[in-house]
Amino acid sequence: MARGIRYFLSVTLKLLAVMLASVLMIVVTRTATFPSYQTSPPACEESDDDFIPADKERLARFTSAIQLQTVSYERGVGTPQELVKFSQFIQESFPTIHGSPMVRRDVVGNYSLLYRVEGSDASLQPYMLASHLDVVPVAEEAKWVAPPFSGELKDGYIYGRGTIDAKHSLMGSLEALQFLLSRGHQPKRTLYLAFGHDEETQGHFGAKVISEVLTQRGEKIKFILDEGTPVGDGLLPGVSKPVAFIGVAEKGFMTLHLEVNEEGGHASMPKPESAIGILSKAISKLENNPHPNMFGTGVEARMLEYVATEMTLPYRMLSSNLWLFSPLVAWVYSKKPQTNAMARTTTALTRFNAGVKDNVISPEAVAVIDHRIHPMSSVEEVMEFDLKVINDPRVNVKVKNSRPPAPISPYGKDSPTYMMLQETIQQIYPDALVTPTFMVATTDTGHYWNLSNAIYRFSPYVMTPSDLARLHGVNERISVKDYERVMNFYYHLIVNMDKPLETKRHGHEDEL
Ligand SMILES: CCCCCCCC/C=C\CCCCCCCC(=O)N[C@@H](CCSC)C(=O)O
Ligand SMILES: [Zn+2]
Ligand SMILES: [Zn+2]
Repeated sequence: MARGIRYFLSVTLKLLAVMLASVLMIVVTRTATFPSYQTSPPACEESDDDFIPADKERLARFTSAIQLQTVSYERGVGTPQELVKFSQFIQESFPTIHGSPMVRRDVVGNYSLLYRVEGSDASLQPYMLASHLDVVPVAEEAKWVAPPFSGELKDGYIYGRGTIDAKHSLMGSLEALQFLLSRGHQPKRTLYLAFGHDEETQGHFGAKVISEVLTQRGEKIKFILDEGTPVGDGLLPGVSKPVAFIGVAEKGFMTLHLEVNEEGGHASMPKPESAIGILSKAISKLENNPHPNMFGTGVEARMLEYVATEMTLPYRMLSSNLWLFSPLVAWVYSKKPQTNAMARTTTALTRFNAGVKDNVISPEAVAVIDHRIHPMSSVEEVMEFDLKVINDPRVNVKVKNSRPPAPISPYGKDSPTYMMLQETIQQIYPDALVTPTFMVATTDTGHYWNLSNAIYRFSPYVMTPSDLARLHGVNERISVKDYERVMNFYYHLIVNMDKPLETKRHGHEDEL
């Protein structure tokens, strides 16, 4: 009997050893032979004549754009007078665009701007560059090193609200268009510029109406590029080169209104539970029960695979073997807010209101939860999860607003528009790696899904980990060098969009 057990144990151990060796061999082989998704940058054809310098006039125009305080506060509550001024300023600053017979300008939804630049070949589907005119309000003004609406130049940086969200792309694309038109260039492919005026409050009166206008015109758009993820410097662990992140999708959102109504009364005779207490418990449950970690099920995994061959060894091994290490990477991602946001649906408590007086038991408590929904989840799934976690019928849960996660746009070598974008990025950042990702924030593109199936989000400036807090935060800024890159990126993009998408690149058929 003992012999039998010994035999069984030894066979089991041998089997385990063989299995371990096999797994190890697969890991090593995949690490060594994982395919590279990177392509070499296109040959540089650039001359001095083919470059938009960030000269005095262009910088002055950008500064003036920053000085206009086009703040969006709440849905439907913005700064109409500033928007009108911004619109007039754009008209005066880009006379070549506004005087061109090729350009049609429409004011949409009172303040948003839609430009159509007529291409010479009507058989080609138009494309669209999008951005927005509005900015978020300023908080903690005293902490700014330059006034937030000054556009002040300091140590090579332009400071101000909107410098990276997103007046850089609005002004940069206009500068590029003006540069091209002033040289007598007529695009082959019709180009739209779409600038919403309330992106920061979900674009209901701007981008939504732009989308309706284009739908009424029967437009189908070849590809759309909006503000988005930047070129990261040190954002991705294990990669020393800069990484250009192309947002091929974006998270959805759901804003929840939580309310508890209980009897109020004199603070000297409290019941065991108050409206405030009941709501606090519900919120505490939500914070303590995060939505499931979904890392590895979507674009975030491809993001790592696309740069795997360029990573230092331990990261390379993990990224080229996500079939095995996904749970480990998922756990690591959950440790930092910016990576956690890529791994799961997030839960942010953004408002909590209750109480009227120190000695009055509040009959009401309300809170707002801002969920950002992982691309592999859904509005319904998130709601079901929350209700299960709260598990308290006294908490009234209402959806204020929601948008499902965006459809995933085509990416990789089989997508001519993605590859065109990648090559344009490489013309500006020849040393950068390029990888798909999804945006954890939302953009106006949420209103454009019916217009195109190739929607990308990218902003051609460099961002370091310490810059992340500048977005919607204190000391938002862009370097002069990066603003110059922004203008030249759009310039190259407009030029590249006139080259045949299919034959020049990867031999794919591209109908229009
Ligand atoms: C390992 C991590 C790599 C990921 C790299 C990406 C780093 C992300 C850095 C920057 C993202 C830039 C996003 C800018 C666009 C912001 C858009 C915005 O503000 N949207 C608002 C819209 C309001 S309506 C709800 C938002 O709140 O989402
Ligand atoms: Zn923005
Ligand atoms: Zn923003």
